[in-house]
Amino acid sequence: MKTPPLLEVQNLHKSYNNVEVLGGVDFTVQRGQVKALLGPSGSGKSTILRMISLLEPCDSGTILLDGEQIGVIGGRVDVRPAPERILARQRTAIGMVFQKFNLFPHLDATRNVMSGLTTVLKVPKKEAREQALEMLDRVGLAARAHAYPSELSGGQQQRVAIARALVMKPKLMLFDEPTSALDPELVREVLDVMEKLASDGMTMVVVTHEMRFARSVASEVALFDSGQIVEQAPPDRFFDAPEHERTRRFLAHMH
Ligand SMILES: Nc1ncnc2c1ncn2[C@@H]1O[C@H](COP(=O)(O)OP(=O)(O)OP(=O)(O)O)[C@@H](O)[C@H]1O
Repeated sequence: MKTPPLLEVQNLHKSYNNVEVLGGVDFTVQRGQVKALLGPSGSGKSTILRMISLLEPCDSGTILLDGEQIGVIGGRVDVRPAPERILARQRTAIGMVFQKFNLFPHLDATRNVMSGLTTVLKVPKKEAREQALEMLDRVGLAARAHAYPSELSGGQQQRVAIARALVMKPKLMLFDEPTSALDPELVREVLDVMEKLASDGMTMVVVTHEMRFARSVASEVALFDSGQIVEQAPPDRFFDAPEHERTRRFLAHMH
């Protein structure tokens, strides 16, 4: 039997106050692939990540993770929003990293990373601590395990946020402009961690303005505009031979 793509987004729609923000979005991400989403501000990139991570429901459409429809219960005829208990289980399979790191200011790095393990997955404290330390090591922060967010640079805080998502052992990682809030000299350390994750085989969807990262790390790049995907292609084709005029205009502004 053919294995399904890890993520399949089909015909996703979302409006806020009768204004359409997503107008029928389709894309798939194969296991181990990195999809970079580019697009102008307000085009719906964050919204699509919020729908996939089940932080907010979509109006219509289907999201399949590893072949399982998520966010709803029931079949094609009787589809209802999944109860919070099921959503919580489904959400743990999807890690999300935001532009602002959203760490708990009163917890040190280790306890920030442990928090989901102990509260959502009910992992015993000692074991959660061990796993958290392992993850902090993986993002190069073993030496700062007891530092509080206010004692860490933006790049370090974002790496703690990545460790906090990774420790839940997600099948899929979503990144929403993870380096946009950072001083330029701190961008590289976060991109390096993401690049390593990608080469370790993590499946990722990354909203980014980092063209070099998209070109060198993404398996496929998609341009979003006005709530729709205009063009998606492997990076060489996307950057060097885009098919659509809209993509050419977007890229011209980025250089
Ligand atoms: N909760 C909300 N209520 C009302 N409108 C919203 C809400 N969230 C997003 N929008 C609107 O939806 C549109 C798409 O927003 P979204 O944040 O997804 O865009 P984006 O491409 O991620 O932009 P940016 O790069 O600026 O983050 C915008 O016009 C925004 O104002």
